[in-house]
Amino acid sequence: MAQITLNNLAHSYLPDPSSEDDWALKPFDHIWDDGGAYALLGSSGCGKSTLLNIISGLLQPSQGRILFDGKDVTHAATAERNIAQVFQFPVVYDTMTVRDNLAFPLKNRGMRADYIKARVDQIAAMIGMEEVLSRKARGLTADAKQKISLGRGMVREDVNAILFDEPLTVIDPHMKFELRTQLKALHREFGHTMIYVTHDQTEALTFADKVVVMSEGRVVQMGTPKELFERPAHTFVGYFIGSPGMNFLEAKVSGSRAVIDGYEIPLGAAYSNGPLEGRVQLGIRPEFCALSDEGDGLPVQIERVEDVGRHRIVRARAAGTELNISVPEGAPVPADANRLILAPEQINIYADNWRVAPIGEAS
Ligand SMILES: Nc1ncnc2c1ncn2[C@@H]1O[C@H](COP(=O)(O)OP(=O)(O)OP(=O)(O)O)[C@@H](O)[C@H]1O
Repeated sequence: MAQITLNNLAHSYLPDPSSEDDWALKPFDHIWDDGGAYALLGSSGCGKSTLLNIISGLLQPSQGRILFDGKDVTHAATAERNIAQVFQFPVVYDTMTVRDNLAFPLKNRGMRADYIKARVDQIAAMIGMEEVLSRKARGLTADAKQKISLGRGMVREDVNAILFDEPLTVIDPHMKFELRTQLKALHREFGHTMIYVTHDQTEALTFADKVVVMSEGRVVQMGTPKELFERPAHTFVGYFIGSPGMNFLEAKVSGSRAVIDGYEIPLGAAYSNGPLEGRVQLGIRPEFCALSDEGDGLPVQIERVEDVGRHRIVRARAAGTELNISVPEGAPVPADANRLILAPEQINIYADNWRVAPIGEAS
């Protein structure tokens, strides 16, 4: 296992990049700690696979360096990097048995037969395939084949890191949860550095200790699931994490008060001595908005109420903006609610899309 350091790394698929948009991956620095479980999360085209391919050595970056435990591997071939990779679609040898598929990376490295047997048995138990070890891979379902790919990715103990590129795409929805849980358990047991690429927030938030959120070729935040939920560093993280995502309202902010459409909103912290500059928005998650039929909150019109199982989502409009309010199971939605109450401690403030830290916040 290794610590992976990305140093001023950037990539463009164009020979002569000129504008910012020409870069699939904009310059950034980053450290993946040895033994960490990371997810790389972002929508399609944000640069996740580009970054993963640079780490694995399938792609040479246009600029910057990549270090494994301090050693520069920027120009090292994939094989020299000692990395295991699991792709979106199963890569298995149909004519081999499940056991031989799982054993393949170990045999390749000349491991002893008794070690191989014990290790394959251990991995097979983790992925629930002990019963089919002597079957040929041909004829197995796509699910089962992908489980073999996952198992093979994890069979070697001596890899620097394991990279997963949307590994659950072909897995049946009901199996996804189980496999995610198994991956997490495998991480806890073996302690490999794992990087898991996905566009699915549930996968990212359940698998990873730290999630790296990317948008348009840029890393916009790296944090624990809790940090991403409570303090999104960028409006994109606010929208992207959560279901539905964070609400944003145009505001003027000065000190510890915001003004939206002429209405004063108390904030849980002070932001500046004078008014904040740029495009200022107040961000609040649907879970921290409440409706009232009295008082002096922001005027709101309810447009519809949707039942989403354990709670309801009220779709509403305030200050000319559509927003969502989450109402917990059993709580009433007042029939003539016309005020929106925002929990002051849960408000985040953004200037030109980036979160503004309140005065005195520990970084
Ligand atoms: N081989 C290539 N040649 C030119 N442009 C590419 C190439 N591969 C990716 N790109 C572009 O680079 C950008 C980042 O793509 P990348 O595949 O890294 O994103 P992604 O987040 O992995 O997306 P997805 O989830 O759809 O795989 C996109 O604009 C894409 O069109």
